[in-house]
Amino acid sequence: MVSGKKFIYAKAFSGFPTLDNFRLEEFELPDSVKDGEVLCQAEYLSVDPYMRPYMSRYPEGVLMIGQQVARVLKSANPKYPEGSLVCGKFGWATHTLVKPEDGDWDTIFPLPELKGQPSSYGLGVLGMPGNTAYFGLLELGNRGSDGAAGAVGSVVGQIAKIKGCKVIGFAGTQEKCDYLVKELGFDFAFNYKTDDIKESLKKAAPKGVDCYFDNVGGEISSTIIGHMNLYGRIAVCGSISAYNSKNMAKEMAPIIQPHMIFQQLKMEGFVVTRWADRWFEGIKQNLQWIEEGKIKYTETVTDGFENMPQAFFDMLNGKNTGKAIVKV
Ligand SMILES: NC(=O)C1=CN([C@@H]2O[C@H](COP(=O)(O)OP(=O)(O)OC[C@H]3O[C@@H](n4cnc5c(N)ncnc54)[C@H](OP(=O)(O)O)[C@@H]3O)[C@@H](O)[C@H]2O)C=CC1
Ligand SMILES: C/C=C/C(C)=O
Repeated sequence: MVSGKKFIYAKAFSGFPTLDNFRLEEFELPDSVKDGEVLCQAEYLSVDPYMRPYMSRYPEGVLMIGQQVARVLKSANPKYPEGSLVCGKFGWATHTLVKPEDGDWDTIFPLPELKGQPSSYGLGVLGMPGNTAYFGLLELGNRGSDGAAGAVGSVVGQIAKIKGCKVIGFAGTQEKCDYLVKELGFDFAFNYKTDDIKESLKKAAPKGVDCYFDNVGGEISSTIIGHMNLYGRIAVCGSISAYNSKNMAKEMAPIIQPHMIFQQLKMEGFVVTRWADRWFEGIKQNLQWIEEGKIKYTETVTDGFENMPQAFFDMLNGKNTGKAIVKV
């Protein structure tokens, strides 16, 4: 009997995740599939910041949530032929038996034609994070980014450059800042751990900031908001600075209301699934920009399914540049 492996959310997160939060289990795979079913084998799995706050919605004992690029091992469904690749919200599991329903593309869909780009990009620039950058930036009309060297921020900055903006990024190491400026073409990048944010903004944006793509929240965000121009726009994408807090709901950022009022700012939170009906438009456009050499992309790959928790910790600790993924 062939078996698969999965990570169970064994103990609720409290503070920064630890190995105690996870339990690795084996399970038996079916010998065959029934009508309409598909058995998939994970090739790449994603570790994302949202997993930390979203798991608080689930009880202990469930499968860890997440997306993967998987290969169809066995199929009794003509839409998913054996050997083809799919994108699936299958959680932290090596194998998944699924019966796709018509229209339920949220659970599984065939990996789009990526024209020779790595299939793992389906979890990054040609998937959810790429669409977050594309729709969040262009639909909410914002330019400028923190959390800049990650999966979302690195694409946000490059799309903003394509649209003719001056781009300032913030990231947690000098290497990442060098990467943003020298490789990706950002105009400025600052290390938020060592540089003074106010002074950095005075230098890079002496006339103020028009648009801000906020990936981290907290104090840095409040400082940037305090440097914004009249009618500035803020896309609130993520709040990773608070995700590992023991009580995220009680986290307080310095007061931003005076800036919001007197600079007449517009601030809007979003979740990328708002644009579910335009999902493939985002992928197609980002793919075209990659092919034209206008978007560059990198990944930080951890080898081995057993290392999923470590890859997750490393991503939360800023060890990744670009998209953090796990190769099975
Ligand atoms: N609204 C939406 O629909 C979506 C929102 N997001 C959000 O976008 C943000 C970025 O996600 P993604 O690009 O996938 O992840 P990244 O690839 O950017 O990985 C996370 C990065 O966050 C940085 N970080 C960690 N802790 C802190 C902290 N306390 N303060 C500042 N930066 C920190 C680290 O880089 P460093 O070295 O720079 O510290 C780390 O590499 C997250 O907040 C996420 O929740 C993502 C997808 C969809
Ligand atoms: C879909 C992802 C959402 C966040 C907040 O990361």
